[in-house]
Amino acid sequence: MSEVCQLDCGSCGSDCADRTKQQTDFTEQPHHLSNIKKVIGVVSGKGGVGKSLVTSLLAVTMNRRGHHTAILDADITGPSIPKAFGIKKKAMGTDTGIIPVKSVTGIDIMSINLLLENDTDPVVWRGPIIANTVKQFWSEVIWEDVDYLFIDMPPGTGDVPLTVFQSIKVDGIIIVTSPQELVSMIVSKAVKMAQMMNVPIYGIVENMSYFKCTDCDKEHKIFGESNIEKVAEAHGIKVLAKLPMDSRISASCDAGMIELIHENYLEEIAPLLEV
Ligand SMILES: Nc1ncnc2c1ncn2[C@@H]1O[C@H](COP(=O)(O)OP(=O)(O)OP(=O)(O)O)[C@@H](O)[C@H]1O
Repeated sequence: MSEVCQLDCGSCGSDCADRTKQQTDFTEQPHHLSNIKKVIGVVSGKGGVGKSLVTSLLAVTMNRRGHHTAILDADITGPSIPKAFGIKKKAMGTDTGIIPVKSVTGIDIMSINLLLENDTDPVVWRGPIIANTVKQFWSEVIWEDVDYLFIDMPPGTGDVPLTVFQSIKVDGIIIVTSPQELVSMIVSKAVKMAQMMNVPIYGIVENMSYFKCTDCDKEHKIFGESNIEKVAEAHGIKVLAKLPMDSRISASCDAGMIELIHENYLEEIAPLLEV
C-alpha cells in the first residue's frame, strides 16, 4: 500500500497487496439483509434444452422437502421462470432493497419480467448491462432466510455467464443437456468454464431423454440412443437424472402451474444437494 492510501488505484502507481486483491476478486456481496445457505447454478452449453424447467423443478422439489427455496432468474433475455410459476405480480422496491415475489407455494422469485411493465417487451441490452442486472438481483434483492437459491443461468459460455460466475459465489452447478449429437462438445464447454471459475459440478441432468408411451408403457428414445453416461464419465462427473419428454410438463409450464405438477421428477437429486 502507498504511505497514504486514497483508495484510488487509478491515480496510484504502487503495486501493493490491495491492488492485486482488487484485480482478482470480483465477488459481489449479497444484500446485508439476505441470508442464503446454498447457491446452485443451473447451466447449459446452449439454449432451449430445458434449463429453466430443471431450475423450476429443482426449486419445487426442495420446497416440497421443507426447505425455503428461491430462484434468481439470470436469463435476462429469455426469462421464463415467472411464466412457469404463473406470476403476474411485479416485484416491489423499497428504500432498503428489492423484495422478490412469492409463488403460490412460497418460493421466492426474482426475474427481469417482474420489473418490466410489459413482460412481452424484449430486453435489447448489451452484455455488461445484462451482467450488471444479474449482479443487482444478487446484491440488491433481499433474499430472506433462503436454504437453496437456484440461479437460472444465461445459456452458453459467453460474457454474461462468465461475469455471473465471477460475481456470485456459487456452491455448485448442475449442467442441463438434451440427447443430441453435439452434447459432448456442449458439456465439455460447460465443464471447462466451471473448472476455470473453480466452481464444483454436482452433475448432469439429461432432459427430453425419452418419451414414455401412455398406451404401451414403452420408453422411446426420440433423439436416438444417448451417450450421456460416456460423456459424463469422460469428465469425471455424474448423471444425476434423466427427464422424460412429457406433455404434462410443457402443459404445466404453459399454464403457470409447474409447482403443482404431481410428479417428483428430480427427487433423486435432493439428497445430494442436502449434504
Ligand atoms: N422434458 C420436457 N417435456 C416437455 N416439455 C419440455 C421439457 N423440457 C422443456 N420443455 C418445454 O420446452 C420449452 C423450453 O424449455 P426451457 O425454457 O426450460 O428451456 P431453456 O433451456 O431454459 O431455454 P433458454 O435457454 O432459451 O432459456 C418450455 O416450453 C418447456 O415447457
